[in-house]
Amino acid sequence: MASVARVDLDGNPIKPITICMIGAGGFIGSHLCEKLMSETPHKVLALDVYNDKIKHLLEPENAHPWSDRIQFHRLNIKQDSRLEGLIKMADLTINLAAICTPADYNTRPLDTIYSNFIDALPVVKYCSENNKRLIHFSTCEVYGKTIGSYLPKDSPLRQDPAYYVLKEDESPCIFGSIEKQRWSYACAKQLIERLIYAEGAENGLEFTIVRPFNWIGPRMDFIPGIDGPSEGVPRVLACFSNNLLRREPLKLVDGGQSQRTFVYIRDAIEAVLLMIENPARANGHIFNVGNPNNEVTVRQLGEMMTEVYVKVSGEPKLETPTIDVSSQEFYGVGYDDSDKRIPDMTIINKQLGWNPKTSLWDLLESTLTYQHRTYAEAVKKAISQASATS
Ligand SMILES: NC(=O)c1ccc[n+]([C@@H]2O[C@H](COP(=O)([O-])OP(=O)(O)OC[C@H]3O[C@@H](n4cnc5c(N)ncnc54)[C@H](O)[C@@H]3O)[C@@H](O)[C@H]2O)c1
Ligand SMILES: O=c1ccn([C@@H]2O[C@H](COP(=O)(O)OP(=O)(O)O[C@H]3OC[C@@H](O)[C@H](O)[C@H]3O)[C@@H](O)[C@H]2O)c(=O)[nH]1
Repeated sequence: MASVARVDLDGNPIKPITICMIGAGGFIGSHLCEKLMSETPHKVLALDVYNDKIKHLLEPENAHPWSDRIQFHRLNIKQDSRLEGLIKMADLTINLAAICTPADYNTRPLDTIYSNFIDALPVVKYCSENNKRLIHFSTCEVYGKTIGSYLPKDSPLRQDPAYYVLKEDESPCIFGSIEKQRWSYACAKQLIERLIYAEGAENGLEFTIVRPFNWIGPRMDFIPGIDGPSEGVPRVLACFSNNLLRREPLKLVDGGQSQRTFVYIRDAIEAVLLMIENPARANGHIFNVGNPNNEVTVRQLGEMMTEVYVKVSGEPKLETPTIDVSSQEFYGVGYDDSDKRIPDMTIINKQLGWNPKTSLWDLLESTLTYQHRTYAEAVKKAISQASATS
């Protein structure tokens, strides 16, 4: 813990607080817990059904200086009477819990809607009734598709930022038809955002809504068959990592033409810490958190990851590094896609002075170094065991 007095953006000393973090055992939660433990004096009540990704912070044998500042509570917020008590014990609640992998949106739409809307309702209610501040994790997917995607393919307006840059207070939310169940997630997230906003307007709830734009880095999702189900389909970073580790071609859904901006998890966590410690600047706001400078098509992402993996693993590139696959084959019926995601950074810049720092090349190098170090041996073993039994 830092010994120098820590001050907020307005020069006021930061008082230690207790944070009830729901979904603390996930990708973002694990990085946020790490940051809070190593750089701040705050306490964390960490709630999740799993704790594998934060085990290193919890194990008493590591004799961490923070061992009395983090407490894990294994619970499912769908049905646990301890939830309200834990929210009451804290000054701030951060809700990260959600089903948030696209492979689930069209194949498990009910679970997706329940997880992202119904299960979040009691959290909002308890915060509002007990006058507790809430930071809720939404998504960039609430913007859906860009206005530009509906223009004719050859329209010069498609190049005009007014038709694609996503602004918190201006851009519309454009989803596909109901049978495109991909949008079940975005729609549930949009409704919970509207509910939180209404709680703020009608009942004075102090809230901040975060819209992450493809945060990536170590510990994201799982490698199928190693630390997750063999048939599971994680988000793209883990899918491509899995292909690289197994020396299989990367699968480009519908040719990999969709565009994304990727931000390094460590940069994004800095933004969340600023929100936590500057409530007067963050309350009542919705923040895009992404890196507009790191835009690529999914095909380009695959090419970059292939190149970086050759460097960090020392293994040669495959003759056919990528293959195209249809979205129907990869995700099943009802899949649809966001075409392009460029976050407008005006609001977060003005309120919190935050800017992302890490280039896509740098973040891929550190992330793939981690993937190789963590998984290469286990994947090799799994492959040789499978070939011995076949
Ligand atoms: N990673 C990103 O780029 C990204 C992008 C947009 C939005 N988000 C949002 O940020 C949040 C966190 O995302 P993540 O990438 O860390 O995902 P994650 O899946 O790694 O983490 C979510 C965690 O919530 C837990 N959880 C889910 N349901 C629960 C329940 N009923 N009770 C208790 N715990 C439960 C899970 O076990 C998991 O550990 C989600 O709300 C997600 O929608 C993330
Ligand atoms: O193996 C793969 C996996 C994914 N993809 C493509 O890669 C792109 C990115 O896919 P991801 O799995 O990372 O998920 P998306 O960016 O579509 O959505 C994510 O964004 C915001 C969050 O709310 C969620 O974490 C998730 O919905 C999509 O176009 C997808 O079709 C591939 O081409 N091949």
